[in-house]
Amino acid sequence: MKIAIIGAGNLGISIAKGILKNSIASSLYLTKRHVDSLEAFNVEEFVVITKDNKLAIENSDVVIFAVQPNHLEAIFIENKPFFKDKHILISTVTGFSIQNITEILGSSNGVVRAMPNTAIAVGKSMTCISTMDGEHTKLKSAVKIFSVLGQVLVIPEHLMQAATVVCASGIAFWMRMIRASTQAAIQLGFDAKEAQQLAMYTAEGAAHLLIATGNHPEEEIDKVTTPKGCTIEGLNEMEHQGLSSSVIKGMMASYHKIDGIKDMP
Ligand SMILES: NC(=O)C1=CN([C@@H]2O[C@H](COP(=O)(O)OP(=O)(O)OC[C@H]3O[C@@H](n4cnc5c(N)ncnc54)[C@H](OP(=O)(O)O)[C@@H]3O)[C@@H](O)[C@H]2O)C=CC1
Ligand SMILES: O=C(O)[C@@H]1CCC=N1
Repeated sequence: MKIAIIGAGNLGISIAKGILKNSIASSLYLTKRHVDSLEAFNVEEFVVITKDNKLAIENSDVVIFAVQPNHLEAIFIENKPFFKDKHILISTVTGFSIQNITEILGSSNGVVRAMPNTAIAVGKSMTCISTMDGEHTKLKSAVKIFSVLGQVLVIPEHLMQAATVVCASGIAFWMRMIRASTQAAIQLGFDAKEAQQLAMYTAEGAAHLLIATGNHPEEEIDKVTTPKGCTIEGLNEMEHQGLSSSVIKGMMASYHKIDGIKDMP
């Protein structure tokens, strides 16, 4: 598969790492304006680092756009003549609907929206994918690619804004939970490295329990909360302090921020 990533920044590099780790590209073009930061990728012959988006698009079948929202329109306008029917154009750009893209390009060009997260670098992304009705072939190809790099859920496009918060921003939210748990573990006597190890693997265990059993979180919580024990004491104090409420409110704030993100300077 010939793949280009237009905008090899934080997300673009994460996607590139996942692609390289899983050997799914016969050629991989990585573009950005300041390419010095991509030097570490200059080791494989089939990886091309360039400022030239046209070159990358013309030599690829799958083109993944991972630029900031305020850069996408100009890049589309500049490269519109080089988009051909063969191309699977995949936008990971937040707040840019397929309708917005259609208005810029004059047609949707079969564009697929994908919302991965940075865990794609280690093949553990939860990626949501949408397309316009009727674009089944390109959708299938996108699903195939992202399925190698983690879990995929095809969703109607109106849910893409929510998916951005839950899955893409979600990585940062879970990191903060793990950090908080680490800080508590340090206060309770572990050194920083051990504290993080305990927090990370306990979080991994919790997620795996749900994945493996299909159980509801409360079912698993009931198995941990010994009556009059320390777990329910801790959980109730967390809720008195607003744990669930603050997570939900934070995610709603994140969701509403996306409303105007496309037009931000
Ligand atoms: N970060 C994340 O976890 C996620 C991000 N997203 C979305 O992905 C997009 C990228 O986010 P993120 O990676 O965080 O942003 P970054 O700023 O880290 O990456 C964007 C990259 O685009 C490059 N760029 C800018 N202009 C051009 C151009 N004309 N041609 C080629 N490359 C260009 C920039 O490099 P240079 O300045 O050198 O050109 C930069 O490295 C955003 O739309 C974001 O909403 C979606 C899901 C998760
Ligand atoms: O913070 C952001 O705007 C982007 C989109 C989701 C993750 N990062």
